[in-house]
Amino acid sequence: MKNTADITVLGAGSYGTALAISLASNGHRTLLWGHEPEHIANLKKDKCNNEFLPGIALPDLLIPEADLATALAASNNVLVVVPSHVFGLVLSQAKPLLRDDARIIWATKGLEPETGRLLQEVARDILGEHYPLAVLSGPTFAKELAAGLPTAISIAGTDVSFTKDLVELLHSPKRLRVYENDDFTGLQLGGAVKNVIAISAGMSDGIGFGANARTALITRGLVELTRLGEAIGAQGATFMGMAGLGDLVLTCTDNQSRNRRFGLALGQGLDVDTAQQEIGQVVEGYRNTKEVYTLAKRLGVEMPITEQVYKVLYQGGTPHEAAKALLGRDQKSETSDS
Ligand SMILES: NC(=O)C1=CN([C@@H]2O[C@H](COP(=O)(O)OP(=O)(O)OC[C@H]3O[C@@H](n4cnc5c(N)ncnc54)[C@H](OP(=O)(O)O)[C@@H]3O)[C@@H](O)[C@H]2O)C=CC1
Ligand SMILES: O=C(CO)COP(=O)(O)O
Repeated sequence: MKNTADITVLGAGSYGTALAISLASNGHRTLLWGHEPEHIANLKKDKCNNEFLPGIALPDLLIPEADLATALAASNNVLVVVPSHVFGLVLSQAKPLLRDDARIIWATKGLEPETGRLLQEVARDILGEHYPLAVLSGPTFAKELAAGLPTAISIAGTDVSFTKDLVELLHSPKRLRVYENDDFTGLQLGGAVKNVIAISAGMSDGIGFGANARTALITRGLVELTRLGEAIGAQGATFMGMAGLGDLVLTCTDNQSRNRRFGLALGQGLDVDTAQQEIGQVVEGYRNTKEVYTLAKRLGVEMPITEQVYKVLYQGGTPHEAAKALLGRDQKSETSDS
């Protein structure tokens, strides 16, 4: 079947729109599908996603589309950018409409709710073995990407020709540097765990702790992420790259991060529900914390920061109690396994 678009993006929130803007700015005809017809009508009318990215014009090559069948018929390249809790649902809706030559990539950061499965397992479970899969992960705030500010990101997948084509589509010598990576598992896990650590960094700053505490959380958060990653077969070195250290530094230190802002609100004394309402957009780390915590417990991997965030979010603990518990841990060697 012939492509009438170079790529179709599923999910018209902040990051789906930002990636679609970036792709269209590279000269690629890009369909952007969203599940709310009224929202898509507004994108067409305003030539701007006023709800999620106000003030940033949509390029002419970005075509908003409300019909999923039309969106999926237009291109064999499908980029999924919906929150992790609806990732499986959207793939299930897409499945009967996918072209036989479809290739699926996602920029969603998270694990499957309840099961804690990586999204590659969810995709394989729903779609079977036929379609090439890939993931995009790394430090990228939607607003900066959409504004054309310099950004670097990593990509990994099951099929080298697919990932190379994606690099060609996404890469821009002026704005976006895309690194190929062969650690599909590691890139997915990094994007989920950094959300949890960003909440902890936000809580620490919300309490009023300083740069020392924040940096310690980033550094020990990286250790936790690496430990869990190696336990599920990822490569430790991946976490020194964009999808590990890169995304941890970005989301733990800058208030554009919704996970960090959620943590800040908790540290300042807000309850979980009020803090979430204040953010008003997806806070992946809220669910991810439960999934990462459960996965770590199942595998017997020690993740003390994740455990404390879990206690605050799900067991009525307070950020002050979490800080006390982390500081009060037994003395240990920095490089020991646990
Ligand atoms: N924003 C960012 O800077 C970055 C985000 N990401 C990741 O991208 C993913 C999406 O996040 P982001 O775009 O920021 O989130 P937003 O909250 O900005 O947008 C989420 C979008 O998903 C839509 N949506 C919700 N449910 C469904 C559904 N069932 N079917 C189709 N669409 C649905 C929402 O629609 P509605 O408004 O109608 O609910 C909304 O348009 C997350 O996993 C996030 O971690 C990754 C890197 C950067
Ligand atoms: O993943 C992101 C940046 O890489 C976005 O972070 P938040 O979801 O915390 O806003």
